[in-house]
Amino acid sequence: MSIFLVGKYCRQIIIHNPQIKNPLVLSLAQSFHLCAGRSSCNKSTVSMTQHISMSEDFFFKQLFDRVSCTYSYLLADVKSKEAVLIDPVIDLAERDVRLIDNLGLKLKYSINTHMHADHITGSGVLKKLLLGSQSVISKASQALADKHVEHGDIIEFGPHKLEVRSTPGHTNGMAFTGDTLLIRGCGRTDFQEGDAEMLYKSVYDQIFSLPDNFRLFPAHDYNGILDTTVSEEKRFNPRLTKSKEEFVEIMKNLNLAYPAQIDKALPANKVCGLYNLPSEMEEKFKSVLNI
Ligand SMILES: N[C@@H](CCC(=O)N[C@@H](CSS)C(=O)NCC(=O)O)C(=O)O
Repeated sequence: MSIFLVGKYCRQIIIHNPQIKNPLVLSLAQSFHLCAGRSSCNKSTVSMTQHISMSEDFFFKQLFDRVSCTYSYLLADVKSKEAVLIDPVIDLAERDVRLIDNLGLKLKYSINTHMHADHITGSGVLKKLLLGSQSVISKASQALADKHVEHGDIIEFGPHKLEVRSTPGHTNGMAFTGDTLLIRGCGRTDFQEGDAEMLYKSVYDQIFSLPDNFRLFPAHDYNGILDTTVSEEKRFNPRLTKSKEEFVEIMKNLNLAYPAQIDKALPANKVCGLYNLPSEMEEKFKSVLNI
């Protein structure tokens, strides 16, 4: 699944989901202002938060989880204060609440680009901590959520609109690509609904069809890089610059380790991160989850 943001300044956000269920893409035609803090992941230095002012009424911040190397994205309408959070992580729910409160924002939706296999979503805990907010995921994921979206659906916050696009198999604009397209890589296709041929088609049809200067923001990076562009990935992605047949062979032979948290993450993520939680998470959030 993909989501485009179409606002009054012709912005777009696309949420795409290649490998598993649904990923994200956001496109804006504005200039960026970046303020980066630092933390570490896999011995590389990465920016912990990135603040991008796109326009007077659009707010964007990139957030990072050191454990799963997951990026979350906070988007808001500056005037109405309505906000959406893409791919929140349960371990960092309190950080996200503090940030949203501190900025005076009202969380409308926490959106999962897909049912993650490497961490538990923060959307269940966030809807308890920030009353009135709702969780969102694709219908195709078959996971519990307040709102299920399908290709062509629109998600609104203030005057901004997110258009959902389906990208099965694992956008100066911006796009949130989930795990479909990673920086110089892509989502694995060896479990869940993974399908290498479908992923290849999703990337070419839904992401490489965007303008070359679109900035792409993935759900993860394991090398300390924050973002990329359509042009860079078309030229330098070692998997996606190959033919479809070569790509399928590459994906068959990745031999990646099973994600460390998958057996805990998938049962919890099927139910919005509200139930089937590991005991330490139940203990941490028992008052808000009424356990
Ligand atoms: N070691 C990590 C899992 C790493 C991994 O499998 N990442 C996924 C996305 S999260 S399910 C992936 O698609 N990787 C593609 C790649 O080429 O690395 C852990 O134990 O969590």
